[in-house]
Amino acid sequence: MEEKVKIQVNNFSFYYAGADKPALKNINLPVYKNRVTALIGPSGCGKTTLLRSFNRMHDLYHGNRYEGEILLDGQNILSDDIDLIDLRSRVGMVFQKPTPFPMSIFDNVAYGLRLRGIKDRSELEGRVEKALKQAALWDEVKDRLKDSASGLSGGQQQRLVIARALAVEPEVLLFDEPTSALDPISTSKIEELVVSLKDTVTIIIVTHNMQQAARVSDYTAFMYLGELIEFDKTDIIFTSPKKKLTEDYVSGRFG
Ligand SMILES: Nc1ncnc2c1ncn2[C@@H]1O[C@H](COP(=O)(O)OP(=O)(O)OP(=O)(O)O)[C@@H](O)[C@H]1O
Repeated sequence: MEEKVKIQVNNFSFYYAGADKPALKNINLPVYKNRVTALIGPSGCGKTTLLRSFNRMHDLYHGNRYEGEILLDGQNILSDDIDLIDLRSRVGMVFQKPTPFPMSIFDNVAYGLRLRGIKDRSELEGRVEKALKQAALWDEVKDRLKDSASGLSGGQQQRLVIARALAVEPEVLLFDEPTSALDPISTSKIEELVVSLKDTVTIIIVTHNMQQAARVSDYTAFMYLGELIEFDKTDIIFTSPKKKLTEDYVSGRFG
């Protein structure tokens, strides 16, 4: 089947403020629509830096610099006239540690909706329920929506954060090692969730865990020292990569 490109990265380089060398060098990468793309590579290779470029999180700090282009549905998100609030509602992010806000379960999920001016109670309730169902958390919390989110387990908190991200109906979701703080059962729930969500959103996931990349992703990008070494279908990257460096990494010969 012909894949549709959701994001196209062209000749992209990134410099942290004050650094003379780029953290990312001339990256070229397609991200396919309604697919899961994994970013893998040894510590410090630039996975998180690339992930945070997709919704311009680096703009939160002064002096960081982008070069090249990142096209989202053909529009360059690095241009000066991009509305960052709008970009971040189209491209949501889930971090390594669950980050529920200190408020109720309901209010956590409704947070972004209220920020966007939705006040109508029944609309809020409908959208909160839908997002919690999408995040496979509804059955566990439907009778305690008014309880504080801090009473949930780590795995539930991570699904709550995913529900919060989904509530504003993003087109792309970025996951930065979403299971590294979770136990194996919570991890497999999040993995199942990631796979099920790709019907609705395009997903990019950074993971240190190669089995996880192999389980959840359709495409894999292997990075090393700020460069993209190889990008292909996940089964090819893991079974018959074209570059020796990729093969050494996926077979655990360095790391
Ligand atoms: N805020 C920062 N300022 C300056 N340099 C940074 C900053 N954050 C990261 N770097 C550098 O950019 C490079 C890429 O880091 P990045 O965190 O993207 O790697 P990573 O592949 O995600 O690593 P890990 O798997 O350990 O999280 C590293 O050399 C790192 O030291």
